[in-house]
Order: sequence, then structure tokens, then C-alpha cells
Amino acid sequence: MTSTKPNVVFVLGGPGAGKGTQCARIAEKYGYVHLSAGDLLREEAAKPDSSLGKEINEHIKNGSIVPVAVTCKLLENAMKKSGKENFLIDGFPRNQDNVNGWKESVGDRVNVQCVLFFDCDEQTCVARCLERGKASGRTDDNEASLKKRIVTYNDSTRPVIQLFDKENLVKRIDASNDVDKRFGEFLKYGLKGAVFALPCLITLMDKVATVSLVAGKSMQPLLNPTGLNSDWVVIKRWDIDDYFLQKGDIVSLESPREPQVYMIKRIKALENEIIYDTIKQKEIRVPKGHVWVEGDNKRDSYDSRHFGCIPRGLVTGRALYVIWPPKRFGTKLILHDSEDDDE
Ligand SMILES: Nc1ncnc2c1ncn2[C@@H]1O[C@H](COP(=O)(O)OP(=O)(O)OP(=O)(O)O)[C@@H](O)[C@H]1O
Ligand SMILES: O=c1ccn([C@@H]2O[C@H](COP(=O)(O)O)[C@@H](O)[C@H]2O)c(=O)[nH]1
Repeated sequence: MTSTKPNVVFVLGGPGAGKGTQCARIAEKYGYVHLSAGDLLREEAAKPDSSLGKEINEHIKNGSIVPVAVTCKLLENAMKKSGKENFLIDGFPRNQDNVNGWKESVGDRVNVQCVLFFDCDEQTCVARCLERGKASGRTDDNEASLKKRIVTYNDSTRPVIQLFDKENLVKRIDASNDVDKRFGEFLKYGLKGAVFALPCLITLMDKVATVSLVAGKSMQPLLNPTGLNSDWVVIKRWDIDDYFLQKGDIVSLESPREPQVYMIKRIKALENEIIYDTIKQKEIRVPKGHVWVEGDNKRDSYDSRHFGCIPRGLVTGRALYVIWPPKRFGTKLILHDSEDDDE
């Protein structure tokens, strides 16, 4: 961390309200570091040598709250390790004890800018988690755990949101509806300029190739594997007609919803192919002149599952190699060699 105070935005709401989904978008667009307290706990518990794994897993399955010292330590470590200054802290603080623990260990060393409150009705939250549970592998995306998680949310987290509200920190977002409508709400709150000041994909060069900074977790584990140090990648630009896109290619593209916003995704289906949309739970035939793109990290990616097939013309280049940080230099991102990749 630098001498200026890091900025923190807390992100709260019921289980499955869409916090992670929107945080991924915000991180991708504005370069904020998305730290999900739940993800950090799951990562810690998955370490074979973790002395806390059993305790954390018990809490997660029961929807109860892990002792604040553990969660705070993980959050603080992740913030320090990132070297960045703007953080979305997703799913924390969850109860009064979390608030007190955070004040004691972090307190005034950070600037809490606001609390994004994803307000979503219980039925929608439960339905989304159960749907997610079909593929998430989470031990708590099931009816028994969800009942307990909802009780914890109502009894412990709602009062924390009310507390922040008294301090005028809460920005309420109607989280029951369309993903894009909700993203528009962040802009309405003026977060665009005031809070999320960094572009997610900074293009340094143009014409033949660009070097781009990848923000966000949507292509984990291939890109930004730790979520803390961002990768710089070489993007080969091409005249779209000169290169035949192939399934599996990692490409940069302009967002179909927000002009001038760029993202990196993998091509999952080409024109005339059929793809299964795991969110809408239906098969889609990709129309002529379009492709279907997804992030490798389904949980943290905003992609064709949300905005549908994209015209090929929005694809601006193909990712070739990681060039920074040094220890990741040369990580190959191409599955299919093309004649001019090494030019
Ligand atoms: N607006 C939406 N409409 C429909 N489905 C959505 C919407 N937002 C998110 N989802 C889906 O609902 C599920 C839960 O979303 P997400 O993981 O973002 O919630 P969360 O608030 O981070 O949950 P948790 O706190 O349990 O980790 C995901 O499968 C996601 O794809
Ligand atoms: O600050 C926190 C965050 C999470 N937990 C535990 O993890 C699960 C899952 O959290 P998600 O935000 O849904 O990923 C939660 O039910 C808690 O058991 C926590 O204890 N403290």
C-alpha cells in the first residue's frame, strides 16, 4: 500500500443477490481489485496445510460467520499483496463483530467510500443459488445451507447495512432485475468518476499489436491467477477478415453494451454452432457473423451468457503471450498457431 489511504467499497446483500457478478463487471471496467471475503475463505480452506480449513468449512456449510480475525487477516493480506489502492470488498462485514474487528485492525488506515447494497428478494436469491449450485461445487448452494444463510443474513447482516445507512454510506441497488440495468445504477450514483477511476484495459500501442493490462478475475486461472497482480498481455490486432477465428482463441473485444470498454474472453462457439447457455439454461445457435465468448472463470465473468452472441466486428485482436509480471513472462495464450503470430 502507498502513503495515500486505499479506498474501500463494501458490497453487501443476500446470498445470490449478484454481488460477485457485478463486482466482476466493475473490476473489469474500472480496474478495482475485487476481493470476495467468501472466496478468500474458500481458498484458505482449500490449502492442504491450512490449520483453519476444517473450521472455515464448517462455518460455510452452516451459513455461520467465521471469526473476524481470520477474515480480516485474509483481506488485509490480499490488499497488501495487490499493491493497489481501490478495493471492492464483497461479502464483508457480515455482522457487528466483523465491523468491530475491522475497525480495530484496519480502521482509519483506509477510506470507506460507500457500501453497495444489493437488495434482492429472498425467493430470487434462493433460486439463483440453487441454480448456481448445479455447477458451482459450493457446499452451501443447497436448500439446507441456504435456509441458514438467509437467517444469518436477516439477523446479522441487515443490521450492519442499517448501521452504515445511518452514516449515509449506503447506495441501494435493486438487485432482482436485469444485470445491465443494475450496472447502469452504479453510474447513476456517480461511482464512475468518483470511485472507479481506472480503465480496466489500458492500451499502450496500436496498429499491429497492443500491450494490454488485464484487470479482473474473469480469465482465471490462466490470466491474473492470483487476482492480485495484473497480467500484461500482447494482443495481436488484425483485420477481422484476415484471420479465421477459432474456438478456444482468447480475444480482446469491445463490449457490446458499453462502447470503448474492452475485455478479454475466450471464443466458445462460432457462427452456426450451438452453445448451451448455462445461465438461461437453453441452447443457442450462434447467428452468422457472430461468436459466443465466455470467461474461463464463470463465476466472475460478464460475457455472452449476459449479453448474448457478439458480432465478429467487435473482436479487436487475439491474445498471444503474457509479458508482465516477469515470472509470468512468455505464458502462452494461443491454442492455434497462425502464420504471423511470431512476427
Ligand atoms: N441479475 C441477475 N439475473 C439472473 N441471474 C443472476 C443475476 N445476477 C447474478 N445472477 C446469477 O445468480 C447467481 C448468484 O450470483 P452471484 O454469484 O453474483 O451472487 P453473490 O451475491 O455473489 O452470491 P454469494 O454471496 O452467495 O456468493 C450466479 O449464478 C449468477 O450468474
Ligand atoms: O466475511 C465473511 C464472508 C464469508 N463468510 C462465510 O463464507 C460463506 C460464503 O460467503 P459468500 O459471500 O456467499 O461467498 C458465508 O455464508 C460465511 O459462512 C464469512 O464467515 N465471513
